[in-house]
Amino acid sequence: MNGSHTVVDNVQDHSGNWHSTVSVARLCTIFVLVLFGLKYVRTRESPQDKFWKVHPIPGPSKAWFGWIRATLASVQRSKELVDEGYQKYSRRNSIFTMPSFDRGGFIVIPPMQLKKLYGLPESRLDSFSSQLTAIQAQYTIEDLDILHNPFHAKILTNQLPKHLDELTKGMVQELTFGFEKYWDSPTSWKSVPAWSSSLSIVARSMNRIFIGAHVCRDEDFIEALKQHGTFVFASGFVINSIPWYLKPFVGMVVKLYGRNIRKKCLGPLLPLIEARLAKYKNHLRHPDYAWEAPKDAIQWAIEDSIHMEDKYQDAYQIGHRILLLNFASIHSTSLAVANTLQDLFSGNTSTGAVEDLREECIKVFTEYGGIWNQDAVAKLHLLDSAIRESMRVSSLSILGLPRRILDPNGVTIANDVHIPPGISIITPVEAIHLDPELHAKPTEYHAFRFCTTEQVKGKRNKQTQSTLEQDPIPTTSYTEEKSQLPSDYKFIPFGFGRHACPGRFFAMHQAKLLLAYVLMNYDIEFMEKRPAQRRFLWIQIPLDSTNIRIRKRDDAIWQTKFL
Ligand code: HEM
Repeated sequence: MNGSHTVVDNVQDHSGNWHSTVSVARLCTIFVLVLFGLKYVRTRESPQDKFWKVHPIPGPSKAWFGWIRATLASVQRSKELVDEGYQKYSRRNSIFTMPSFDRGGFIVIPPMQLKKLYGLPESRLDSFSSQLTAIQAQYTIEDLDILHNPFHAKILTNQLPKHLDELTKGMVQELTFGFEKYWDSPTSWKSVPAWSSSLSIVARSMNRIFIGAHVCRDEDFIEALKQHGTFVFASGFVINSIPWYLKPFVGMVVKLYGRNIRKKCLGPLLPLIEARLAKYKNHLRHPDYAWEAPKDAIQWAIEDSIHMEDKYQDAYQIGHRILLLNFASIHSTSLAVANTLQDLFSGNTSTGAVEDLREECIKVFTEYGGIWNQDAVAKLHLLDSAIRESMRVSSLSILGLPRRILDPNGVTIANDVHIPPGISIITPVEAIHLDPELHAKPTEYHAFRFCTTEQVKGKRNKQTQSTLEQDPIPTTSYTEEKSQLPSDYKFIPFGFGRHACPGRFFAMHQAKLLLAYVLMNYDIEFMEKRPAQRRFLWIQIPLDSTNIRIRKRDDAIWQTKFL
């Protein structure tokens, strides 16, 4: 019997005897498929089912069980399905349906209708419940009060921008130590994992601002933070994928596991937060008590909580809020960094962009006397563009910005299409980024695409969006309507409008510092081809096995003496 076609495999032990073993992976696959099938068993049709039937689905929609087959295909082939739907429907300003394995059906909104639809008030178009559903917050976060009252997120728009200048020194110090630890200073070529090393360095550097020095260097804490991110994403997927009647049982296991991970993350943090709470309260009671409040997210969260009910001054809850800031920030930022490195150093030789970038970093660094601050980082225009261009060409997400129609009367969009209440909508983020009518030569990485002609004057690489558009082979004609789409809707890795990512300036600041350090201190070997991404559902991330080869530069000028 050929084991590759059965659940039972024949394997040989060290003494040469054969045994039959059950392949765990196959059993799991069958189990998941059965559960999945049960999820779609319906006894009667809901009013929304009628809506889904009217609108086209890309992929094998006309074949038997088209919806279920497209749903299964969405696990590994969302990109192909969305690309097909975008070509056929979005480019004609029409909607299409995209099934997802875990969260059911979504209506994909074409770019020209984003502004009107996403601009609807919260009472008509809800974003909060879509976010809760995506991560199955009642199981993964548990304390929903934190999300209903997310005052920790205000730190990103209130205190952080005010203090970023002085806090940059600490971030720089931490990422310098991080590179010494995770990349070291090899004099000959050495392989380092592109993403996981970036993640550890970003986590250390960002937590210098969230929780201060010391704990941000605790290796177990950093590992626990990484696990927490994976736990929330993976649990959200599993719970969303199973039928409703299994959710309480699986949810219970997820809750227990989540408590365990939070304990690991918060273990070293809680004494710090408790001590800080005590000191701050003492300071409020006795204003002459000699104590200078540290500038970090713990302190800002405590200060914001102090005017609220007592339950918000709880060390565990404040720690949990810090954990959520980490959840929103470290994976996304490190993915942007790892992708930029791979996009910039792919394709046999440099287009001159790497040398231009290195020159820019050294020039600004020298101009500011070897001390990075907010102003200096803002002057890294070429680097800013190189990161944005990577976020465009290597989108983290195929589809994004899920919302649910709340308006009891539904919403009517262009071409008199009526979307009833309860239906979820989504944006084809990657297809917009790669649309030849919105970006010239969209599948190519051009580091300075987002620069002005002035910014690339005198540089080796002068390719900006406008010079790319002048090149002779336009793939499609620019329609009047599409060329008038505001740039906010052509480049959307951080979302747009009311819910645009509040951490985007901080993320770019951090990514620029990190990449400036790489460019000034290391050579990176060019890769013949851009390494492939791992695609799962709507997400595209670097493979764990993707390594880059690095070597310390002889003329590295950013060294610990500047710290
Ligand atoms: C390259 C890095 C990042 C990317 C690509 C990114 C992307 C996004 C996107 C697409 C959204 C959803 C917007 C929407 O639904 O309309 C979002 C929301 C959010 N992000 Fe980021 N983000 C990044 C870094 C950060 C950082 C560093 C922080 C915090 C320090 C952060 C905090 C948040 C928060 C709190 C929200 C929720 C906003 C809301 O619901 O109104 N993000 N981000």
